[in-house]
Amino acid sequence: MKTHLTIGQIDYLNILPLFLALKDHIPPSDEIQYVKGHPSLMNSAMATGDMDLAPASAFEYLLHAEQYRVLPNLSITAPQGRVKSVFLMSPVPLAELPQWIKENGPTVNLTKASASSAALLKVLWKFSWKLPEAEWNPIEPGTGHTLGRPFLEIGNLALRHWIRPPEGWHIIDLGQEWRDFTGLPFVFSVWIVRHGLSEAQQNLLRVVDEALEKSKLTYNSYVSHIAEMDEFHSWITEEQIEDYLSTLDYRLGPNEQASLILFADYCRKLGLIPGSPALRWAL
Ligand SMILES: C=C(O[C@@H]1C=C(C(=O)O)C=C[C@H]1O)C(=O)O
Repeated sequence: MKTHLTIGQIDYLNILPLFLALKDHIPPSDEIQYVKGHPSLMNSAMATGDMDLAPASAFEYLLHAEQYRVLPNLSITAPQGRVKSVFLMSPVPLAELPQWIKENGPTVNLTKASASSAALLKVLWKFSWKLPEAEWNPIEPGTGHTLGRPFLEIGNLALRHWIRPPEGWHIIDLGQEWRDFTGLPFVFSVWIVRHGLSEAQQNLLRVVDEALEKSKLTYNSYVSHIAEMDEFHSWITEEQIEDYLSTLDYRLGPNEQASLILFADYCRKLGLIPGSPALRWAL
């Protein structure tokens, strides 16, 4: 019977301050371990049961809901629409894509790091933009701009494009597009918990959840520390970090839940998930 809790940490700026605050409350120990990676790695480790808790892709919850529960008050959401780190990068403006596809073929490259944003792009493509059928092609993160075709990028790699827009590419913010389409904030990530934790793990989960609630109140105080980190100081300023984090929200209130359920319904219509699951809470 497992007595420790393995927590996944998406290694993107979008959640870093919350993890810095969390680790100040609960440093790594024999009981609590942290494992870093991109969202798809979280999703697969959660699906195989190697991980117990992670801010994974919201889509992963919708796909395998029977295996999971959700922490009730946490997400990664773009409340005002724009997210600044989830983009369809296109060689032409959206309005010219149908003609471009006719001339250049239907392949659209998708970063393998994503599940939610890949599904979101498919939903917008069909139901909002009503574009001709695409061929979705998974590629390594950070390679899309070398291939000359429309591509999805997420996380820090996409954020770099927002800070320094690459020449010859049009940036289509998928958080904004979902907001324009539905009037709701898109939920990229929810904190999913493996269903069937041992009693010892369930007790640890309560401690982690309390620490996360406290962390939500103080995460802003980590901005200057982040700006000085090796990983960031060469390409993003403290003001830009502050600005980026102010576009994100970690709540999972009624609007966010409504958005998630609506998204599930579109995913179901596209055949990406077998049915629309309920939100079942971990605590
Ligand atoms: C907001 C973002 O959302 C991320 C996108 C995810 C996905 O597409 O599956 C999962 C988790 C989020 O960290 C981002 O990439 O910056």
